[in-house]
Amino acid sequence: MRKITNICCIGAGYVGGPTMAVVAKQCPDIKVTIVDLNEARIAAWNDPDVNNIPVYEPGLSEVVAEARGRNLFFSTDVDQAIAEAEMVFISVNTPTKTYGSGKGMGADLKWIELCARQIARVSTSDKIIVEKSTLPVRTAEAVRDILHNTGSGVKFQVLSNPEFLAEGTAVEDLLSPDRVLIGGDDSEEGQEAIAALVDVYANWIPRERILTTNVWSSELSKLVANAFLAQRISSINAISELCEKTEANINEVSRAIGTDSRIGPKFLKASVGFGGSCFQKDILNLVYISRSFGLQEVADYWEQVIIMNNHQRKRFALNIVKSLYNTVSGKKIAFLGWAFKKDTNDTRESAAIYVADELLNEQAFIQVYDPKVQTEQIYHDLEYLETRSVESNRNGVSVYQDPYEACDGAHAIAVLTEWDEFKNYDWQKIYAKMLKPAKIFDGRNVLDHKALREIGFQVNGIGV
Ligand SMILES: NC(=O)C1=CN([C@@H]2O[C@H](COP(=O)(O)OP(=O)(O)OC[C@H]3O[C@@H](n4cnc5c(N)ncnc54)[C@H](O)[C@@H]3O)[C@@H](O)[C@H]2O)C=CC1
Ligand SMILES: O=C(O)[C@H]1O[C@H](OP(=O)(O)OP(=O)(O)OC[C@H]2O[C@@H](n3ccc(=O)[nH]c3=O)[C@H](O)[C@@H]2O)[C@H](O)[C@@H](O)[C@@H]1O
Repeated sequence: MRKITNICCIGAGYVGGPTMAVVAKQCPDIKVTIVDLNEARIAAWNDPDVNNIPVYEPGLSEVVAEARGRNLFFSTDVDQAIAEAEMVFISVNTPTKTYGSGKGMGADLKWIELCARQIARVSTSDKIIVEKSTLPVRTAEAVRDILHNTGSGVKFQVLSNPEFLAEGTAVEDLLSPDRVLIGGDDSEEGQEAIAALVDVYANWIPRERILTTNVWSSELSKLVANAFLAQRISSINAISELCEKTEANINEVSRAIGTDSRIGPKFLKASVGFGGSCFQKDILNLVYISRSFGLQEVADYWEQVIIMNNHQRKRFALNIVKSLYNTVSGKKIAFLGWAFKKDTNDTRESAAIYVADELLNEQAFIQVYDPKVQTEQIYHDLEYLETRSVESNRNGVSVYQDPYEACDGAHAIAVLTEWDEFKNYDWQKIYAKMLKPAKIFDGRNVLDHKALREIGFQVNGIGV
């Protein structure tokens, strides 16, 4: 069996960067080169100050510091890295399509296809191609079709190896995953390719946690895993609304049902709605694929997870308006948190963006503080929605580097991300500087509501 000594990864994003940094750390004998077209991103990964790498993840800068320059390299020379590698991971973005057929639903595989064509063009030796990006079931077929028709005589094996890391815990998840999933062909060559990839992971992951399947099961399992996780959040969020009408408490309900070992305690935290680059995209993909096979009931079933999430975000925003006497026009609302979850600087699909959009429609002024998100990112997120002019977004939103300043003079505070530091603020000091009655809308149920009420705050949580 072929022992892999040279790996290339196309895409230096939130998945390619951390994943390959951990491979390099755990496999010092393998040269790992991560390539990207985005020069600024590669320059940031190569920044001599390792704290400036473009992805914030606890523990990641230490991993990069250990392996970078030893057997981990970041480069914009995509052709050369592909040509030299025995195994090429494709870890490029696969966003929801924004045009043409499948608009707003299906995955845009433009970048995947470009990668396949580039690999086909520059390869002069046989290679194993690994789909690391999340892809619709049967995408490997298209990749194969391009690679098998180059006429160059070079042989390719295509594997599916979806990534299950969660942002904020990426390094931990990569070092000790619940499982690694590898899908490949039944043929002898396919099985050899699977074995070569298993061998890479086996450097640090127990073999029994490395699952192998056919390519299609692997591709589909990734979408299904995300759909199941998101479905749990929408389920608990649906019940949170019912709790608010019945005086049941969602935290107590979560605990009560989560202790049933068949249900389990994880992913039962009610919130302002899930965000992140993948849950919505992957479920939309599942819905689109189901519909394209004429499976209406299957499609409708999963689509409801998204509908519920949109509803949760919207009702959080409208609840703020309602509580502020049906108008937030000209009122200051402080946002604590903009990232889609704690311990990441990623804001893609963050609930904060949609809540802000809704409140800006109501002519509120929003004062944002997030410990890791950059100011321009916040404006960019709002501009991406194209709801109003760039100028109106900038007039309506101010970004602060200090949480106390963000809350100064506010009518209300909305907690959009569950950053731990929020729990330890001097809430008495914040209260003193707010307009009264001072209101808090805790979209993550992270604050001590009893203590806040004792200070004088009017507190609204989710489902409590
Ligand atoms: N973000 C996450 O936590 C997870 C993401 N995924 C999946 O992994 C894939 C990548 O996601 P992210 O890393 O978050 O995306 P990202 O957008 O952070 O990174 C993708 C990178 O690929 C680069 N790229 C695109 N086309 C290229 C080309 N032809 N040549 C060289 N570079 C190219 C882009 O410039 C970008 O830097 C997606 O399919 C996503 O669904 C899977 C698990 C977790
Ligand atoms: O494919 C992906 O991109 C990844 O998507 C999720 O990871 P991620 O989106 O990074 O983070 P999660 O921890 O899953 O959180 C997603 C969203 O759900 C919210 N959430 C999570 C859990 C919960 O109980 N309640 C809740 O509202 C979070 O705040 C966040 O907005 C999955 O957990 C990963 O396994 C998967 O690899």
